[in-house]
Amino acid sequence: MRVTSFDLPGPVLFTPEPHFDARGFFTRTFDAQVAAEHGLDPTAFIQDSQSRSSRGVVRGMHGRSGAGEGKLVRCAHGAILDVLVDIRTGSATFGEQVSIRLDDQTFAHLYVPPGFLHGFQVLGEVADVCYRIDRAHDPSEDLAVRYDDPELAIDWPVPVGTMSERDLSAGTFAALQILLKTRERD
Ligand SMILES: Cc1cn([C@H]2C[C@H](O)[C@@H](COP(=O)(O)OP(=O)(O)O[C@H]3O[C@@H](C)C(=O)[C@@H](O)[C@H]3O)O2)c(=O)[nH]c1=O
Repeated sequence: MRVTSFDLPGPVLFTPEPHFDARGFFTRTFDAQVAAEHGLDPTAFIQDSQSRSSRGVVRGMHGRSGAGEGKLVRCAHGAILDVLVDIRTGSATFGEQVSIRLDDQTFAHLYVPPGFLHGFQVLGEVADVCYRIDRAHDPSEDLAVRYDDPELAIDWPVPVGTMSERDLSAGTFAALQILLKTRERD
């Protein structure tokens, strides 16, 4: 399992070594020991989820207030561009973003730490995205920023397809920053 970090501190990419043969392939998708060696608590991931989306679909940009949410993301089928934005209060890289392709060829698994916005776009016909999260889902802690926010200026590689009402009505990054500052003061 290859482990890669980014210029932006926090996220970690775990890339396994799949075994291909005449039947197809076998790959490990998660290794608790490797995760622990890189500072993650493998026992923390208490909920697994999967979504399926068609070409161009954007889901995001989603975050979580309070203690946030650590997340392991992989694309089990197809290909996506996965995007993270640092919203950790006081972070030297606040507002900076990382984009990385996740697909069913490299089987890479991305760790998204608490304090990040997360979203993705489907690059092929269909993509299945699997997540493991370290806190149970609680919609009252949802944070969201527009996928087309002018300040973030995320470069989505294909024409944007279907989106949820929630994502289409999300506020700006500027509005999120005001919210975070207000919560910090209170
Ligand atoms: C995320 C989530 C949603 N749901 C429900 C709520 C809703 O009825 C339905 C669809 O939810 P959403 O529209 O929020 O799904 P979606 O837009 O796919 O939300 C996901 O987007 C990506 C980018 C992430 O990072 C995830 O953490 C999550 O926020 O599923 C759960 O029951 N548990 C969950 O953990």
